Amino acid sequence: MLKVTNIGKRYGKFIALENINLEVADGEFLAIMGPSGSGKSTLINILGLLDQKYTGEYLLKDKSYKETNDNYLSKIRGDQLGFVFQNFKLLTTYSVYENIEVPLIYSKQKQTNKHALVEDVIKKVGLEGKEKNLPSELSGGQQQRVAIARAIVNRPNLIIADEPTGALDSKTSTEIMNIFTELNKTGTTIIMVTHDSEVADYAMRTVYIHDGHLYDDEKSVKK
Ligand SMILES: Nc1ncnc2c1ncn2[C@@H]1O[C@H](COP(=O)(O)OP(=O)(O)OP(=O)(O)O)[C@@H](O)[C@H]1O
Repeated sequence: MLKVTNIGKRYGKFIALENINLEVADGEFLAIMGPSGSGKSTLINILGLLDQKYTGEYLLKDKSYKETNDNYLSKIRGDQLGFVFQNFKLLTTYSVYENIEVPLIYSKQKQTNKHALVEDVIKKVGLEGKEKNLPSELSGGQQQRVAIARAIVNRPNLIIADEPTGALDSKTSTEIMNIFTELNKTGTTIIMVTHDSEVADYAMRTVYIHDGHLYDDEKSVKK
């Protein structure tokens, strides 16, 4: 799915990432753990094609998008990637249905039956009957289900989730992680940032970031 070779990122003199190497296979479910400020968001912004200002090489499906212009890049993001964030980032004046439909409206891909696609993902995340509700009328867990449905409606190659359970209680977190597990079982590649080792346990593999360096296991983290 993707290959990162010797990636570095600086903010002025501050080194946020150094010599990052990472490969993620098709169908993998990877967790990225690390303390606050360690570089997790910086890394997933690069993986999610939200940041092109880095050194080293990042290939997504064997292609580099380092020099790609913004318009084309947002099209690639819309077609290939799905994002899920801690604070849901839903459109507050749009209904559940409309929020989920948004990526289809912007996608240039042909969709013969947009309505069927939206209804299908609504079912997948268990939100039947809530189509007309506004996000403010839903619980946190339900709002995250909307965000997941929105992320998968375009059938992306890769889902990038940044602390998807960070704002949820533990029972709701379990429900959300079960949805991710189910999606992964049906072939979706997932990269998830989390602080929570119980949440990371749902992934097939966990890597650790500490002070901008990536480690394959917790014991090798240099402190
Ligand atoms: N735009 C920026 N300008 C300067 N420094 C930045 C910028 N963005 C991030 N940093 C610094 O880079 C480091 C890594 O930040 P990053 O947001 O990637 O951490 P994180 O691991 O995602 O943290 P958290 O878990 O708190 O979200 C931090 O020390 C942060 O202060």
